[in-house]
Amino acid sequence: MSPAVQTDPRIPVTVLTGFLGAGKTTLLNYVLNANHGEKIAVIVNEFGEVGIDNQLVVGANEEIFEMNNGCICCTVRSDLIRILGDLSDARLGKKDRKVNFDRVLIETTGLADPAPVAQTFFVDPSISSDYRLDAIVTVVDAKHAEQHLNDGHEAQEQVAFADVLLVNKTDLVSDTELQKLEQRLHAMNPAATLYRTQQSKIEINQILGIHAFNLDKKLEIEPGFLEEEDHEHDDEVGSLFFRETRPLDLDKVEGFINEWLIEHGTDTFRYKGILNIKDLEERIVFQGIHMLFSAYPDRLWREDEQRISEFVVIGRHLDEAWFQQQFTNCIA
Ligand SMILES: Nc1nc2c(ncn2[C@@H]2O[C@H](COP(=O)(O)OP(=O)(O)OP(=O)(O)O)[C@@H](O)[C@H]2O)c(=O)[nH]1
Repeated sequence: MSPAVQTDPRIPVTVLTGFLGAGKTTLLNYVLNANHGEKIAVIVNEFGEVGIDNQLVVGANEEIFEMNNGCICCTVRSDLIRILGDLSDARLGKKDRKVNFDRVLIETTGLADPAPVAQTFFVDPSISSDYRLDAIVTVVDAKHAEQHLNDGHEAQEQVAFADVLLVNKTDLVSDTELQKLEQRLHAMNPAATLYRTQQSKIEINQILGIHAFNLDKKLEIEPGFLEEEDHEHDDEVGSLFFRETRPLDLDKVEGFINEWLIEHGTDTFRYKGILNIKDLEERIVFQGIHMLFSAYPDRLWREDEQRISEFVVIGRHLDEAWFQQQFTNCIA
């Protein structure tokens, strides 16, 4: 882990998403009951419901905040900003009641598009100075995933945005079905780490404190996924992976990224990569969500590693030839 990551004083936030009934509340309860020694503030969003989830969430020591006025991804985003602001004020003792917590968990409704939630942590300065998005964790219902993925954009987007995919309810399907589903998920989002779970049981350190948005380590993308034979799913959402050993020209890369965001920003959900730029001793890491893009120099390239540029793009109707051409044009 890089020193910057270790010393980042901001409060880590985990966004829990997942298909309807996939096991999000089960996961939340499991996390709150687990023996991790942390105090967790929970923000629950239920679409148009009155606090049902609140009653299902156990853990008397936790602070639970509810947002029941609508979907977290649209009307309630300002509510989210307000709650996060109030929470950090209360943590600093600026409110009537002091609240102690080490991290925040946001459970979104099964219909929420996670992008606006994630973007909140980048766009709103008061939020991004106090909080850092640690990871988006998506719970997938192994039994109904095929149907959910075939039916709706939301389910596909939740997979596309995930840093961690929990394939839950594995007790309800055969091993063959599981493997087929995992292949499909992997083709849609090869950058996500995938775990099989029952009753959403998972090692806590595999979902909390994983720094998925820090890119402090080399991207763990398996290039082999491109060669996978099973392409029978014609999902709108898919992924592309690019790799280049020749150094790139910084100006050309900037031009490429500008074009990209103008031409394909709305269709690219998540992207992340590491670039080997000519005459730069540091790795350049970049990532983004739709149009929100950030790039910065990371650590120095080590003597013992190959300087290589690689990035993954996850999105809808991706034009592979266009990306490849643009990327190739960036070679110095
Ligand atoms: N068979 C089986 N059932 C499970 C598993 N995990 C959770 N469930 C059940 O699935 C149902 C839905 O779980 P929840 O945790 O409420 O799902 P959710 O994603 O919070 O649901 P919504 O908030 O309605 O979207 C509950 O009855 C759980 O007990 C599992 O691994 N296997």
